Amino acid sequence: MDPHGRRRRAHHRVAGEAAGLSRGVGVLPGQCGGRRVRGAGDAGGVPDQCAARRRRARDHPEPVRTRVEAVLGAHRLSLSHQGPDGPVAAVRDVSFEVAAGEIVALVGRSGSGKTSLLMALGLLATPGAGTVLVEGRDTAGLADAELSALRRDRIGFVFQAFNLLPQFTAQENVAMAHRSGLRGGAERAARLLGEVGLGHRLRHRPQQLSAGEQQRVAVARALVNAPAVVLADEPTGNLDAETESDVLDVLTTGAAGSGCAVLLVTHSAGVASRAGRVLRMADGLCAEDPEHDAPRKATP
Ligand SMILES: Nc1ncnc2c1ncn2[C@@H]1O[C@H](COP(=O)(O)OP(=O)(O)OP(=O)(O)O)[C@@H](O)[C@H]1O
Repeated sequence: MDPHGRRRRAHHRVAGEAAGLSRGVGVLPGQCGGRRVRGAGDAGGVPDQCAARRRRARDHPEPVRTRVEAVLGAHRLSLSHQGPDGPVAAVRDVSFEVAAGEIVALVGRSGSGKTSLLMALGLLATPGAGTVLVEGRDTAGLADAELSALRRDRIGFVFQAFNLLPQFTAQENVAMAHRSGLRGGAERAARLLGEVGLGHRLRHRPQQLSAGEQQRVAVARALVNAPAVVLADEPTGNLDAETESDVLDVLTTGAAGSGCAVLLVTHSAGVASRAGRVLRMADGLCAEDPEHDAPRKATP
Protein backbone atom coordinates (compact mmCIF):
# COMPACT_ATOMS: atom_id res chain seq x y z
CA MET A 1 0.00 0.00 0.00
CA ASP A 2 1.24 3.44 -0.77
CA PRO A 3 -1.34 5.89 0.53
CA HIS A 4 0.97 8.81 -0.01
CA GLY A 5 1.50 7.77 -3.62
CA ARG A 6 -2.25 7.75 -4.16
CA ARG A 7 -2.58 11.06 -2.40
CA ARG A 8 0.17 12.52 -4.56
CA ARG A 9 -1.74 11.40 -7.66
CA ALA A 10 -4.79 13.30 -6.51
CA HIS A 11 -2.71 16.35 -5.66
CA HIS A 12 -1.09 16.26 -9.08
CA ARG A 13 -4.48 15.85 -10.64
CA VAL A 14 -5.84 18.98 -9.01
CA ALA A 15 -2.65 20.86 -9.83
CA GLY A 16 -3.07 19.88 -13.46
CA GLU A 17 -6.72 20.77 -13.31
CA ALA A 18 -5.87 24.10 -11.70
CA ALA A 19 -3.44 24.57 -14.53
CA GLY A 20 -6.19 24.06 -17.09
CA LEU A 21 -4.90 20.67 -18.14
CA SER A 22 -7.87 18.61 -16.99
CA ARG A 23 -8.67 17.32 -20.44
CA GLY A 24 -5.48 15.28 -20.51
CA VAL A 25 -5.99 13.67 -17.12
CA GLY A 26 -6.49 9.93 -17.20
CA VAL A 27 -9.37 8.12 -15.57
CA LEU A 28 -8.60 5.96 -12.58
CA PRO A 29 -10.54 2.73 -12.15
CA GLY A 30 -13.81 3.26 -10.36
CA GLN A 31 -14.11 6.94 -11.25
CA CYS A 32 -16.91 8.58 -13.14
CA GLY A 33 -14.84 11.22 -14.81
CA GLY A 34 -11.22 11.02 -13.80
CA ARG A 35 -11.12 13.48 -10.95
CA ARG A 36 -11.93 12.00 -7.59
CA VAL A 37 -9.71 9.46 -5.90
CA ARG A 38 -10.67 5.85 -5.76
CA GLY A 39 -10.52 4.18 -2.40
CA ALA A 40 -12.41 7.02 -0.83
CA GLY A 41 -16.00 6.14 -0.32
CA ASP A 42 -17.57 2.78 0.13
CA ALA A 43 -15.49 0.41 2.13
CA GLY A 44 -15.63 -3.26 1.34
CA GLY A 45 -16.29 -4.03 -2.31
CA VAL A 46 -14.89 -2.33 -5.36
CA PRO A 47 -15.91 1.30 -4.94
CA ASP A 48 -17.97 2.71 -7.76
CA GLN A 49 -18.00 6.49 -7.48
CA CYS A 50 -21.10 6.91 -9.65
CA ALA A 51 -23.04 4.40 -7.58
CA ALA A 52 -21.75 5.98 -4.36
CA ARG A 53 -22.92 9.38 -5.51
CA ARG A 54 -26.33 8.07 -6.57
CA ARG A 55 -26.69 6.33 -3.24
CA ARG A 56 -25.79 9.50 -1.34
CA ALA A 57 -28.28 11.50 -3.41
CA ARG A 58 -30.90 8.91 -2.53
CA ASP A 59 -29.94 8.97 1.15
CA HIS A 60 -30.03 12.78 1.21
CA PRO A 61 -33.08 13.59 -0.88
CA GLU A 62 -33.39 17.02 0.74
CA PRO A 63 -30.35 19.27 0.28
CA VAL A 64 -28.58 19.93 3.56
CA ARG A 65 -28.36 23.60 4.48
CA THR A 66 -25.65 25.59 6.24
CA ARG A 67 -25.78 28.96 7.91
CA VAL A 68 -26.06 31.66 5.28
CA GLU A 69 -22.57 32.98 5.91
CA ALA A 70 -20.82 29.57 5.83
CA VAL A 71 -18.63 29.19 2.74
CA LEU A 72 -17.74 25.59 3.54
CA GLY A 73 -19.60 22.95 5.47
CA ALA A 74 -19.04 19.32 6.35
CA HIS A 75 -22.26 17.55 7.29
CA ARG A 76 -21.90 14.15 8.96
CA LEU A 77 -19.01 13.40 6.61
CA SER A 78 -17.41 9.95 6.59
CA LEU A 79 -14.70 8.63 4.31
CA SER A 80 -13.02 5.24 4.18
CA HIS A 81 -10.01 4.05 2.23
CA GLN A 82 -9.56 0.55 0.99
CA GLY A 83 -6.45 -0.84 2.72
CA PRO A 84 -4.85 -4.24 2.17
CA ASP A 85 -6.57 -5.61 5.26
CA GLY A 86 -9.95 -4.03 4.60
CA PRO A 87 -11.46 -0.59 4.88
CA VAL A 88 -9.76 2.14 6.90
CA ALA A 89 -12.17 4.69 8.37
CA ALA A 90 -10.22 7.91 7.87
CA VAL A 91 -13.02 10.44 8.54
CA ARG A 92 -15.90 9.59 10.87
CA ASP A 93 -19.10 11.56 11.06
CA VAL A 94 -17.48 14.98 10.89
CA SER A 95 -19.57 18.16 10.89
CA PHE A 96 -18.45 21.78 11.03
CA GLU A 97 -18.75 25.03 9.15
CA VAL A 98 -16.28 27.65 8.05
CA ALA A 99 -17.49 31.22 7.64
CA ALA A 100 -16.32 33.72 5.04
CA GLY A 101 -12.95 35.22 5.89
CA GLU A 102 -12.16 32.75 8.69
CA ILE A 103 -8.71 31.23 9.10
CA VAL A 104 -9.12 27.72 10.50
CA ALA A 105 -6.29 25.31 11.35
CA LEU A 106 -6.83 21.55 11.16
CA VAL A 107 -4.41 19.76 13.47
CA GLY A 108 -3.92 16.24 14.78
CA ARG A 109 -1.44 13.40 14.88
CA SER A 110 -0.17 11.74 11.76
CA GLY A 111 -2.83 9.38 10.41
CA SER A 112 -5.69 11.10 12.23
CA GLY A 113 -7.45 11.85 8.93
CA LYS A 114 -6.60 15.49 8.18
CA THR A 115 -5.64 15.04 4.54
CA SER A 116 -8.54 12.65 3.93
CA LEU A 117 -10.93 15.27 5.29
CA LEU A 118 -9.34 17.96 3.15
CA MET A 119 -9.69 15.76 0.06
CA ALA A 120 -13.38 15.28 0.73
CA LEU A 121 -13.90 18.98 1.41
CA GLY A 122 -12.06 19.82 -1.80
CA LEU A 123 -14.40 17.51 -3.75
CA LEU A 124 -11.43 15.34 -4.65
CA ALA A 125 -12.72 12.27 -2.83
CA THR A 126 -16.28 11.03 -2.68
CA PRO A 127 -17.41 10.54 0.91
CA GLY A 128 -19.01 7.26 1.87
CA ALA A 129 -21.61 9.17 3.88
CA GLY A 130 -22.55 12.76 4.57
CA THR A 131 -22.04 15.72 2.34
CA VAL A 132 -19.92 18.79 1.66
CA LEU A 133 -21.51 22.19 1.23
CA VAL A 134 -19.81 24.94 -0.72
CA GLU A 135 -21.35 28.36 -0.12
CA GLY A 136 -24.47 26.59 1.07
CA ARG A 137 -24.72 24.37 -1.99
CA ASP A 138 -25.05 20.68 -1.22
CA THR A 139 -22.56 18.87 -3.46
CA ALA A 140 -24.04 15.38 -3.01
CA GLY A 141 -25.36 14.16 -6.30
CA LEU A 142 -23.70 16.85 -8.45
CA ALA A 143 -22.42 15.67 -11.80
CA ASP A 144 -18.68 15.56 -12.43
CA ALA A 145 -18.73 18.63 -14.63
CA GLU A 146 -20.50 20.63 -11.91
CA LEU A 147 -18.08 19.41 -9.26
CA SER A 148 -15.16 20.30 -11.47
CA ALA A 149 -16.47 23.82 -12.12
CA LEU A 150 -17.21 24.33 -8.42
CA ARG A 151 -13.72 23.17 -7.52
CA ARG A 152 -12.10 25.41 -10.11
CA ASP A 153 -14.13 28.53 -9.39
CA ARG A 154 -14.82 28.42 -5.65
CA ILE A 155 -12.00 26.38 -4.06
CA GLY A 156 -8.28 27.14 -4.13
CA PHE A 157 -5.67 24.54 -3.24
CA VAL A 158 -2.16 24.86 -1.83
CA PHE A 159 -0.10 21.74 -1.21
CA GLN A 160 3.13 21.10 0.64
CA ALA A 161 4.82 20.17 -2.66
CA PHE A 162 4.20 23.30 -4.67
CA ASN A 163 3.01 21.39 -7.75
CA LEU A 164 4.05 24.05 -10.24
CA LEU A 165 4.51 22.99 -13.84
CA PRO A 166 8.25 23.26 -14.55
CA GLN A 167 7.99 24.15 -18.23
CA PHE A 168 5.90 27.25 -17.54
CA THR A 169 6.79 30.61 -16.04
CA ALA A 170 5.44 31.82 -12.72
CA GLN A 171 2.91 34.01 -14.52
CA GLU A 172 1.81 31.16 -16.79
CA ASN A 173 1.46 28.77 -13.84
CA VAL A 174 -0.95 31.21 -12.22
CA ALA A 175 -2.73 32.37 -15.38
CA MET A 176 -3.55 28.90 -16.67
CA ALA A 177 -5.55 28.19 -13.53
CA HIS A 178 -7.77 31.19 -14.31
CA ARG A 179 -11.27 30.32 -15.46
CA SER A 180 -10.66 32.13 -18.73
CA GLY A 181 -7.33 30.41 -19.37
CA LEU A 182 -3.72 31.35 -19.97
CA ARG A 183 -4.35 34.48 -22.01
CA GLY A 184 -7.44 35.69 -20.23
CA GLY A 185 -5.79 35.19 -16.85
CA ALA A 186 -2.41 36.79 -17.64
CA GLU A 187 -3.19 40.21 -16.26
CA ARG A 188 -4.80 38.91 -13.07
CA ALA A 189 -1.83 36.56 -12.61
CA ALA A 190 0.64 39.42 -12.92
CA ARG A 191 -1.33 41.48 -10.41
CA LEU A 192 -1.54 38.63 -7.89
CA LEU A 193 2.13 37.81 -8.26
CA GLY A 194 2.85 41.48 -7.56
CA GLU A 195 0.73 41.23 -4.42
CA VAL A 196 2.68 38.22 -3.15
CA GLY A 197 5.95 40.08 -3.76
CA LEU A 198 6.96 38.41 -7.02
CA GLY A 199 6.21 41.14 -9.52
CA HIS A 200 9.85 40.98 -10.64
CA ARG A 201 9.76 37.21 -11.17
CA LEU A 202 6.89 36.82 -13.64
CA ARG A 203 9.00 35.15 -16.30
CA HIS A 204 10.98 32.90 -14.01
CA ARG A 205 10.36 29.18 -14.13
CA PRO A 206 9.81 27.23 -10.89
CA GLN A 207 13.36 25.87 -10.82
CA GLN A 208 14.67 29.46 -10.90
CA LEU A 209 12.72 30.30 -7.75
CA SER A 210 13.39 29.52 -4.08
CA ALA A 211 11.05 27.18 -2.20
CA GLY A 212 9.33 30.12 -0.52
CA GLU A 213 8.92 31.92 -3.84
CA GLN A 214 7.47 28.79 -5.43
CA GLN A 215 4.92 28.52 -2.64
CA ARG A 216 4.03 32.20 -3.15
CA VAL A 217 3.33 31.38 -6.79
CA ALA A 218 1.14 28.49 -5.61
CA VAL A 219 -0.70 30.88 -3.28
CA ALA A 220 -1.30 33.29 -6.17
CA ARG A 221 -2.55 30.36 -8.25
CA ALA A 222 -4.94 29.32 -5.48
CA LEU A 223 -6.38 32.84 -5.36
CA VAL A 224 -6.59 33.46 -9.09
CA ASN A 225 -10.34 32.81 -9.37
CA ALA A 226 -11.14 34.67 -6.13
CA PRO A 227 -12.35 31.46 -4.45
CA ALA A 228 -14.67 31.24 -1.47
CA VAL A 229 -12.18 29.08 0.41
CA VAL A 230 -8.55 27.97 0.12
CA LEU A 231 -7.70 24.48 1.35
CA ALA A 232 -4.03 24.24 2.24
CA ASP A 233 -2.37 20.94 3.15
CA GLU A 234 0.76 21.68 5.19
CA PRO A 235 1.53 24.70 2.99
CA THR A 236 4.66 25.56 4.94
CA GLY A 237 5.83 22.02 5.62
CA ASN A 238 8.84 22.40 3.30
CA LEU A 239 9.86 25.86 4.46
CA ASP A 240 12.10 27.28 7.19
CA ALA A 241 10.51 29.30 10.00
CA GLU A 242 11.08 32.72 8.46
CA THR A 243 9.80 31.69 5.03
CA GLU A 244 6.89 29.94 6.73
CA SER A 245 5.84 33.22 8.26
CA ASP A 246 6.20 35.10 4.94
CA VAL A 247 4.11 32.53 3.06
CA LEU A 248 1.42 32.58 5.75
CA ASP A 249 1.35 36.36 5.52
CA VAL A 250 0.73 36.32 1.77
CA LEU A 251 -1.83 33.54 2.09
CA THR A 252 -3.86 35.15 4.85
CA THR A 253 -3.54 38.69 3.48
CA GLY A 254 -4.42 37.58 -0.05
CA ALA A 255 -7.42 35.64 1.20
CA ALA A 256 -8.58 38.43 3.49
CA GLY A 257 -8.61 40.85 0.55
CA SER A 258 -11.58 39.02 -0.96
CA GLY A 259 -13.24 37.61 2.17
CA CYS A 260 -11.93 34.16 1.29
CA ALA A 261 -11.73 31.61 4.12
CA VAL A 262 -8.63 29.45 4.65
CA LEU A 263 -8.64 25.94 6.09
CA LEU A 264 -5.12 24.74 6.60
CA VAL A 265 -3.71 21.45 7.77
CA THR A 266 -0.63 21.91 9.87
CA HIS A 267 1.68 20.14 12.30
CA SER A 268 3.16 23.46 13.36
CA ALA A 269 1.96 25.04 16.61
CA GLY A 270 3.22 28.37 15.28
CA VAL A 271 1.01 28.12 12.20
CA ALA A 272 -2.01 27.00 14.24
CA SER A 273 -1.53 29.92 16.62
CA ARG A 274 -2.28 32.31 13.75
CA ALA A 275 -5.68 30.77 13.08
CA GLY A 276 -8.91 32.15 14.44
CA ARG A 277 -10.11 28.62 15.22
CA VAL A 278 -8.47 25.25 15.55
CA LEU A 279 -10.13 21.95 14.68
CA ARG A 280 -8.41 18.90 16.12
CA MET A 281 -8.65 15.44 14.56
CA ALA A 282 -8.12 12.13 16.34
CA ASP A 283 -8.95 8.74 14.82
CA GLY A 284 -11.09 10.32 12.11
CA LEU A 285 -13.15 12.38 14.57
CA CYS A 286 -12.94 16.14 14.51
CA ALA A 287 -13.69 18.63 17.27
CA GLU A 288 -13.15 22.29 17.97
CA ASP A 289 -10.11 22.92 20.17
CA PRO A 290 -11.54 24.89 23.13
CA GLU A 291 -8.03 25.71 24.39
CA HIS A 292 -7.15 27.74 21.34
CA ASP A 293 -6.63 31.46 21.88
CA ALA A 294 -7.45 33.30 18.69
CA PRO A 295 -4.80 35.88 17.80
CA ARG A 296 -5.85 39.41 18.67
CA LYS A 297 -6.78 41.54 15.70
CA ALA A 298 -4.45 44.47 15.18
CA THR A 299 -6.17 47.70 16.19
CA PRO A 300 -6.28 50.16 13.33
N1 LIG B 1 -5.24 6.09 -0.23
C1 LIG B 1 -5.28 5.46 0.93
N2 LIG B 1 -5.47 4.12 0.98
C2 LIG B 1 -5.55 3.47 2.17
N3 LIG B 1 -5.45 4.07 3.35
C3 LIG B 1 -5.24 5.40 3.37
C4 LIG B 1 -5.16 6.16 2.16
N4 LIG B 1 -4.94 7.46 2.49
C5 LIG B 1 -4.92 7.51 3.84
N5 LIG B 1 -5.09 6.28 4.38
C6 LIG B 1 -5.19 5.93 5.81
O1 LIG B 1 -6.23 6.76 6.35
C7 LIG B 1 -5.87 7.24 7.64
C8 LIG B 1 -5.87 8.76 7.63
O2 LIG B 1 -4.83 9.19 6.76
P1 LIG B 1 -4.58 10.73 6.44
O3 LIG B 1 -3.48 10.79 5.44
O4 LIG B 1 -5.85 11.37 6.10
O5 LIG B 1 -4.06 11.28 7.86
P2 LIG B 1 -3.29 12.62 8.18
O6 LIG B 1 -3.80 13.08 9.50
O7 LIG B 1 -3.40 13.57 7.05
O8 LIG B 1 -1.78 12.12 8.33
P3 LIG B 1 -0.43 12.97 8.10
O9 LIG B 1 -0.42 14.07 9.15
O10 LIG B 1 0.66 11.97 8.32
O11 LIG B 1 -0.43 13.51 6.70
C9 LIG B 1 -4.51 6.64 7.94
O12 LIG B 1 -4.74 5.47 8.69
C10 LIG B 1 -3.94 6.31 6.58
O13 LIG B 1 -3.04 5.24 6.63
